[in-house]
Amino acid sequence: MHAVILDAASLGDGIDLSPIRERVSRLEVHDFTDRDEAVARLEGAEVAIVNKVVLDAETLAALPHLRLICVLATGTNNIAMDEAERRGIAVRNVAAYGTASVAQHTLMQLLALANRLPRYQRDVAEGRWGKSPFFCLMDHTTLQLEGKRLVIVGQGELGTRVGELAGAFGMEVVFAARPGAEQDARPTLAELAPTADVISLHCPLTEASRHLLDADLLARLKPSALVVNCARGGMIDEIAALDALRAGKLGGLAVDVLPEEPPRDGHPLIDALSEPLNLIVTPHSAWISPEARQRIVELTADNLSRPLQD
Ligand SMILES: NC(=O)c1ccc[n+]([C@@H]2O[C@H](COP(=O)([O-])OP(=O)(O)OC[C@H]3O[C@@H](n4cnc5c(N)ncnc54)[C@H](O)[C@@H]3O)[C@@H](O)[C@H]2O)c1
Ligand SMILES: O=C(O)[C@H](O)CO
Repeated sequence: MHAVILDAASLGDGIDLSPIRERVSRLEVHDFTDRDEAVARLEGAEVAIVNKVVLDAETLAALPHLRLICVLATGTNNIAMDEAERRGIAVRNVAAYGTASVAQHTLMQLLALANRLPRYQRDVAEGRWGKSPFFCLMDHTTLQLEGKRLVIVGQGELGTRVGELAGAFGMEVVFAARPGAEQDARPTLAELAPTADVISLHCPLTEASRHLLDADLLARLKPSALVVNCARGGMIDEIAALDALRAGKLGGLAVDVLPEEPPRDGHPLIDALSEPLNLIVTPHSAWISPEARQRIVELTADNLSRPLQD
């Protein structure tokens, strides 16, 4: 089996690729591949191994030998899934490789928003603590999580673990129905929105989840509500969320993901980090613990071992 890794550098340093190497007869490794280089690099290969390189319908159409795409991630939104299915190309992602890391990052964002870390860190850096008439600062009201309601979208690997960790803080955890699903007994996100103290997103980016939190849904939230997105950019209308934050109609916003990554042309949320807002932007780093990255390689090796008719 001839396999090509298109963006090995996205796994970072210190990762041992030998479990993958042992499963294929020939492995070509590229650190980075631009979208328009993908076809030439995959020519004749039966297996494409990618993290975030976009394999769109046109690219797949130009690769008649391709039989399997191994995604070095859980999210497969960079792959033209319908076209792959139509062409009989199997797509295998890695599930549950970094549950501990991503759930930890999500809780970190939730806790930091609840305790107004961006605001207090800035106050201290700007010398406001030293000028306080008493021993502390308390200009920004914090949210005690105990007894508050966390609404989670996506009751899979990550949503479930985040719910368990939030439960340890005494939060009431409620899972929203899957958007677009016809038979789902759970309440919809729109129904839950007015009661949510925190919303955390843990579902894939699809047409059903794009702009799930749009201006209308954001307007239904309590003005104190916190929103955390460690799933995919574009599931929140980030501009509408920023407007709500600036207008005091949203209590806090933390994102680990943006619609374009890396954000070569910047993004309004990044510009807004210079403003005194309860806002956190991390660089898609929830998954990056060394343990999780090595596990991706092991799970990809398993994916390469399974027969293709699977
Ligand atoms: N920031 C990061 O570093 C990072 C790391 C891993 C995963 N992710 C993202 O998190 C997502 C979830 O990961 P996971 O491991 O929990 O996946 P998972 O497949 O275990 O769970 C996803 C859940 O979402 C549900 N779902 C599917 N479409 C939905 C929709 N439109 N609305 C609501 N629910 C929907 C599924 O039924 C499933 O229960 C991934 O798709 C990926 O985009 C981000
Ligand atoms: O989907 C995933 O696994 C994360 O976004 C990291 O690539």
